[in-house]
Parts: sequence; C-alpha cells; structure tokens
Amino acid sequence: MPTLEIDHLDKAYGPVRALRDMTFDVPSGEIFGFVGSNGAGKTTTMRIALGVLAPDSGQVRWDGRPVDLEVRRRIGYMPEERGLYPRMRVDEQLVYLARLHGKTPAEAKDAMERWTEILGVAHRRTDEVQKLSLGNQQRVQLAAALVHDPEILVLDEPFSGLDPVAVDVMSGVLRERAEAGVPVLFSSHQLDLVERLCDRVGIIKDGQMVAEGAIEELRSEGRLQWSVDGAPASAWAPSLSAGSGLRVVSSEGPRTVVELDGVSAAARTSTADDAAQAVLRAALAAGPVRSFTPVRHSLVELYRDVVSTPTEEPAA
Ligand SMILES: Nc1ncnc2c1ncn2[C@@H]1O[C@H](COP(=O)(O)OP(=O)(O)OP(=O)(O)O)[C@@H](O)[C@H]1O
Repeated sequence: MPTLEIDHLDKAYGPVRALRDMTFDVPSGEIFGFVGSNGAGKTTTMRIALGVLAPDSGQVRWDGRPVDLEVRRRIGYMPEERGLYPRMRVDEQLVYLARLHGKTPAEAKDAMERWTEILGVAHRRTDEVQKLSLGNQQRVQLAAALVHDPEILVLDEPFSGLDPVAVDVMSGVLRERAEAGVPVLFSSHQLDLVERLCDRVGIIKDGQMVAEGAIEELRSEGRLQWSVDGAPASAWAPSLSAGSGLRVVSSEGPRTVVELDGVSAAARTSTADDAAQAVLRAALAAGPVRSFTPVRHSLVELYRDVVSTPTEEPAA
C-alpha cells in the first residue's frame, strides 16, 4: 500500500529549531490529523512534505520514492496562507490549475464543474474569488487542491473559519477521498473535529512528535481514571491504601473521580484492573454504587496532558 513517509526531518530557521527528528507515516486511505500549538512546526512539516521547503536532514517519500517534481504534481495542497488569485474568476482559476497539473481542457472543465458542485460553490463560478465570503473562498481553495485528482492530500488548517455546514461538507469530502485510497494529512486546532474525523492523530510540540496513534491508543496510554457514583468520597477514599497510587482528583456529592498515578507501561493492564477493583471494593464497602466507569478522555484532554508534560531536550 503506498504510504507517505515523513522520515526523521530536521529543520532550523537560523537559531529556531522548527523540527527535530519529525517522523510519521500516512498510508493510503488514512486521515491523519496533525495537531500542536502555534509555532509547533505543522506548516513547516507540510511544506517539506510538499517539496516546497527543503529539510536540513531527513526525507519525505511517497510509495518509497523521494518527493520530487513528478510526485509533487500528484499532491493536492492547501497552503496556510491560501493561494488563490483574488481577481480571477472561480471557474477560470480552477480550470487553469487543473491544466497546470496536466489535465486536458475537457477534463479540467469537468473537474471544475464537479468540485464546485460538491463543495457548494457552483453558483459562484463566474465570480471573482475576492467577491466570495472567506468560507466560500476556502471551499474554492479545497476545490483547487482537488481539481487535478491528486493521489495525496496535504491540507494546512482546511477547517479554520468554516461554518458548521461547510465543516460537514469538507469532512465528507476528506472521508470520501480517503475511502478512494488517498492519504489525507491535515492540520487543525479544532480538536473535536480531529477526534471525529481522523484515523490517527499526531500531537507535536516544539517541533517534535510527542504522541501518535489512533485516539483509542492515545487514551490507553493516557491517565487512568474512574468515575464512581455512590457514597461520598469522604466515606471510603481514606481506605484506599497509600501505596496503591490511587488518589481522588474530584469529588462532588455522590460523584468521585479517582486516578491511578505512575503506572509503568509494561504493568499497565494488570495494574489498571487491580486498581479498578480496589476502588470499587472501597466504594462498595461504604454503600451502594450506582455506576462505576472508566473516564474516557477527549482529545482536548489528552492533548492538554501531552503538551503540558515537559519534553526531553535532545543532547546537543
Ligand atoms: N520563514 C520562517 N523564518 C523564520 N522562522 C520561521 C519561518 N517559518 C516558521 N518559522 C518558525 O518555525 C517554527 C514553526 O513554525 P510553523 O509555522 O511550522 O508552526 P505551526 O505549527 O504551523 O504554527 P501555527 O499553528 O501557528 O500555524 C516557529 O517557531 C516559527 O516562528
């Protein structure tokens, strides 16, 4: 299966180390969400993936082959700074871009009509781009990334500034493209959306990948907490032994959340099961327990945990 491989990228802008050993893969058919705070290095990674910026070291490959001019033509890219000609008509611009990527005039017109229809801007085809609202310009920008039937999609914050309907349209298009076998790499600060849409997520901080995987995998590596609905914590939490690593993190009336600290990855599953049973036993000893559930953290919570953990400074 062809894969987009981001392989050990390093990049500095003068004294600023924008990327350090950035590594991940996006196989065909997968939607990979790239998240990280402002200045973390997302745009830099995507520009290198597209081949418009050279890394200091490392390589980007598609289907085992370094991204060269030929591969670059097969990438659909939505730049962060956007890149449409404001005074050109929507239809002329999209046909022009498709022609640049080698489509015949008939194919280009066909693709322009199809994508403006799918993205809900068909009625604005003859307008200059600058006359469209920002959201509609963004739909045209996505059409521009898609109009040459790219094999790979690299989209820098495609959802920013879109209304909920446009978000749904854009999400539908990305899903459909992924189902057609295209690897989709996109960055976003809208973590709820990333959680809904992505097969895998990469969280970056200071130019380094600090967590990567399916959201379920990130959850299973994250903090372990249980929510208990029963007697108040004051009636049973003191009986949790000091050496158990269990502590109450919140308690409101009958609802108590208990967390397990410092579990080594290897011991995690059995320790987690033991800890859950210990919490339940303690709560039951104090009265009836109406519900007992592991806390499922959202991507926002996982993200906060990961980015607030200090990263190791690599040896100089
Ligand atoms: N052309 C440039 N010259 C100098 N420094 C740059 C340049 N482009 C980016 N940087 C720096 O590199 C780092 C990574 O920036 P990058 O734009 O890749 O981050 P980002 O994750 O895309 O951020 P955002 O979420 O704000 O778009 C930042 O410290 C930024 O200031």
